[in-house]
Parts: sequence; structure tokens; C-alpha cells
Amino acid sequence: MPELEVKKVGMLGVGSMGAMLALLMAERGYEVYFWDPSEKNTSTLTTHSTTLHLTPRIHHSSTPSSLCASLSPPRVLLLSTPHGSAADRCIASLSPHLSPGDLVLDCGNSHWGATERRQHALAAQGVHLLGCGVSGGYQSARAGPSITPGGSAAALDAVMPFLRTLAARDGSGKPCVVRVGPGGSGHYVKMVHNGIEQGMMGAVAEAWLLLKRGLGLGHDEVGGVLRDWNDDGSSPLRDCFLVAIGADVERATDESSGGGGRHVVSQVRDTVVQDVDEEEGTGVWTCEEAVARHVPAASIVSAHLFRCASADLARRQRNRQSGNGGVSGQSLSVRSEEREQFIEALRTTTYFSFLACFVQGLDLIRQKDKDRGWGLDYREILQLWRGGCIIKASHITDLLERMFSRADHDPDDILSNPEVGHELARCFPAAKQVVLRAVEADLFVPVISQTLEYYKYETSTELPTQFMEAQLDYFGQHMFERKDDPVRGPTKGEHHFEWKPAKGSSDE
Ligand SMILES: NC(=O)C1=CN([C@@H]2O[C@H](COP(=O)(O)OP(=O)(O)OC[C@H]3O[C@@H](n4cnc5c(N)ncnc54)[C@H](OP(=O)(O)O)[C@@H]3O)[C@@H](O)[C@H]2O)C=CC1
Ligand SMILES: O=C(CO)[C@H](O)[C@H](O)COP(=O)(O)O
Repeated sequence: MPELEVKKVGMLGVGSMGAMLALLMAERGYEVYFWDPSEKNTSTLTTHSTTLHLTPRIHHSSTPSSLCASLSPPRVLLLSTPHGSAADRCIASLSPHLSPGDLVLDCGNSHWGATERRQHALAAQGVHLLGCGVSGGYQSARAGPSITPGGSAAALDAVMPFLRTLAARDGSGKPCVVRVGPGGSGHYVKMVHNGIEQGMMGAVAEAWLLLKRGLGLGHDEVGGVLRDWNDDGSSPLRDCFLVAIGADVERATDESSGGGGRHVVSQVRDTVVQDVDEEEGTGVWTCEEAVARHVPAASIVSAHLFRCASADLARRQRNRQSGNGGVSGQSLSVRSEEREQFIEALRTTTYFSFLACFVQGLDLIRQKDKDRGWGLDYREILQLWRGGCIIKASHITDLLERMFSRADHDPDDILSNPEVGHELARCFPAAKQVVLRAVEADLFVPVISQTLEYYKYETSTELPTQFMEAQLDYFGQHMFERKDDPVRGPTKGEHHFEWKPAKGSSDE
């Protein structure tokens, strides 16, 4: 399929993300025809386009059918709807009006498997669907997001020039969009991006708690620490989106009459609900995939479970009562002269956890890639994460880039590469110190502590699973390997010991 010269685009779903994408496209010179069942979101976009003088290029369509009639084939249609049945309904409303060669770009967080199902269904009418994850929240959707497209080579060829005009740019001006690969690989990589995001958000929230409640710093002081971590050019957390916005979050005050100049974050309840109300699915699916592909993504899974546990405050209140007042956490036992050193250890620990989340996420993508034969290019995937996305962390992507550029790197076990292995080893003592102090003070560190354990068990050759394996053989005759057997990777052992012969009442 030749490169498409795109002039007009359709936009289905103009909520938080879709509206900003519509404005971005209009600003970049495209004629945008949009439809959304929500009158409120329709009217909000209309107001924005008037204010920004983009009305001549943003047109409301009264139905999906009239939207398709406004575009001539081959059409380019972007979807930004909730995942699941809403995305299915949206595609069903379009499909009778599509022609062979049309391109549908699902920019929502759809499940990669649903994307492949829809790709097959639409292929029967000659229509191409790309699973095209978009990251960076609504601010990036407005300014230029990271875009993660996957699907047929022909559709990718056709649409890449258009996507490059919309994407975020990295520090050297290169667009943060690449051809990810076939089938649902685009949505798979976006899903893992969100899994890494959950891990990183957990780690930085724990660092926030240790600074705030652990050391007793005020919001502005914590904001200052995070700002330094992000801005210092030699910091391993330099140019990190979640650290930078953390500084903003800590400093924001509500100057409205009801706000009284208070820090906004101090008024936010500790409940993250978007996983348990199933508004978003990417965190759940990343964990499911990690378990199904046998990838020990401990930091990511722990971060996800922590969020799930946070969702129901009423439940936690009941548990607190039944647990004699529960556990709240106190100040850390850090003397004032040790404070700077502890803050430095905390920076190292946050970086340690962030890097581990990338390692776990890349191991997961690689495992899926091998299972499905997608043939992904990991340096290209890193390019997606260099700008416009939530997991942007420049020191980490630079380090991983060096690793993937080395011809003899091991793509199947990221931790085994010295660029990563040496770095985690260097940070381990700081992470251990932080976890010890946090546990002592009953402060919450589910992600940092799981990262520490992950690092320990992933680098040890003396695990207590030796005892577990013996028990499995005792009751289940599951067999075991002996220490003098050759090391062969995960293969079933050939030895059984008759720990206790099975006996019934008729045995002597
Ligand atoms: N918010 C974020 O930061 C990010 C979100 N995403 C993903 O982008 C997608 C959109 O997210 P977001 O903008 O936050 O969601 P919103 O809920 O704000 O907007 C979704 C819009 O889609 C509309 N819609 C529902 N069904 C249809 C349909 N059949 N046809 C056309 N439009 C429909 C909704 O209308 P109604 O309200 O009437 O149902 C709503 O206006 C999701 O998949 C999300 O996971 C990706 C990256 C970042
Ligand atoms: O996709 C996103 C960013 O890239 C959205 O912000 C999404 O809401 C993140 O959700 P979750 O943390 O539940 O995956």
C-alpha cells in the first residue's frame, strides 16, 4: 500500500484524549470530522475549536455514517473510545460505511487480542485496523503524544508519514512513533508501557511517602526534592516525566475561595479505582500476561495489587477496626545529620525500582514477541518512550539503548546484560537501607521492597525453592534435578526419592 497523502480524518470519541487529538490534527492542517455520542463532549470540543480559531477545520458529524460520507476513500479514521464493548460498538457503527483500503486507527487502550479479532473481521471487507496506543495523557494528546502503532505492513507503510506529523519529538527532534510490528503488537507494547507506568507510579508514591511522612518534609520541600531529581543533569532520574509532574503536584495550591490556598494533593483521597471499576484494563492485562508468560514482573504486579487494595476505603476502614487500629506508619528513625544521605539513598532506590520495571516490562514484551514471532526491534521501541509518554526516563532509555546497541547483548534476559546488572547491583545497598528503615517505621513500600526481593532472587543461585522442590517431590512425585546435574534451563528433573511410601489399610 503506498504512503497516504492525508488531508481529511475522522475522529470517533472526543472525550479527554480524542478532543485533544482532534485539536492537534486541526492545528497541524488536517480537516477533522468528528462524532461522539456524548453531547457534553461534543459541545466542549466545539467550544475549544471556536476559542482556538480552529472551527474552519473541525466539523461535527451527526452520525458515523455522515462522518464516513464526508471523507473519500481511502479514509483515515481515529478511534478514542473506552476499551471493550464501546470500541466494538464504535467499529460496528462504522463498518457498513467503510470501503476497501480504508484505515481505522484504534488510539484507545484496547486489549491486543481484541485488536487482532477486529483486524481479522475488518480484513474481510479490505479495511485495515491498526492498534495504535497513544500515551502521555491529554496534555500530550494536545501537544503531540507518543504513538505505538501495530498492524499489517501495508497499513503501517500508508499511515506512518501522517503519524510522524502528530507524534511527540525526542530531544533531538526525532518523532516518538515507530512501526511496532504485526497484529496486536502495537497495543501489546502500549499495554506493557502502562504496566511499567504502574510500577514506576508505585515506586515514586512510596518515595513521596518516605519524604513526607517519613522525614516530615512539607509539600513544597518534597516538590523541591523531586524537582532536583528531575532537573539535575547527572541524576539517574533526570528528565523523568513522573518525577517532574510529581514536583508540580506537590506544589499546586488551590487559591479559589473554597480552596483556602491549601495544597491540592493534601485533599486527594488515597483511592485508585480505575482498575477495579474496569475503566482501564492495561494494568490487569499486563499482570495476567506476566503470569501467563512466566515472567517474574514482581514490581509491576505488586504496584498493581497495591492500587487495587487502595480502591475500597470502606473495606480498609473495616479491616482497620478488626485489626485493633491497623498500621499507619510513623517517622523514620533518621537523624538530622543523616537526612541528606537518606534522601540520596531514596533517589537511588527510586531509580533502582524504575529500572527494574523497565527490565520486567521488556522481558515480558520479548517473551510474547518470541511466542508470536512478531520480530520486534527493541531500539525502536525505546524511541517510543523517549518523549510524550508517561514512562519517559531519559537516563534509563539511554542506558538500555547502549545495551541493545551492543551486538552481543542478550535480548532474552535483560538483567544478565552488564549495563543493567552492574547498575542494579550498585543501587542494591541503598534500596536495602531504605527498605529496612521503612519496614521499621511501618511505612508502605510494596513496590520498592518487591523490587529488592526480585533483584535478590533473580541474581541468586541458592534459593529456598530447593526445599519447595523436595516437598513437591515428596507428595506429588514431581521429580527434581540434583545439584550435580548439568544446568539446562527450565527442564523437569529426572530424580525421585521415595520420601515416604504410600500405604493404605491393606499394606502391612
Ligand atoms: N485519559 C488518558 O490519560 C488516556 C486514555 N487513553 C485511552 O484512550 C481512550 C479514551 O480515553 P478518554 O478520552 O480518557 O476517555 P473519555 O471517557 O474521556 O472519552 C471517551 C469518549 O468516547 C465516547 N464513546 C463511547 N462510545 C462511543 C462510540 N461507540 N463511538 C464513538 N464514541 C464513543 C464517550 O462517550 P460517552 O461518554 O457518552 O460514553 C466519550 O465521549 C481509552 O481507551 C483510554 O484508555 C490512552 C491514553 C491516555
Ligand atoms: O494510558 C494511559 C497513559 O499512557 C492512561 O493515562 C491511563 O489512564 C493509564 O492507566 P493505567 O495506569 O490504569 O494503565
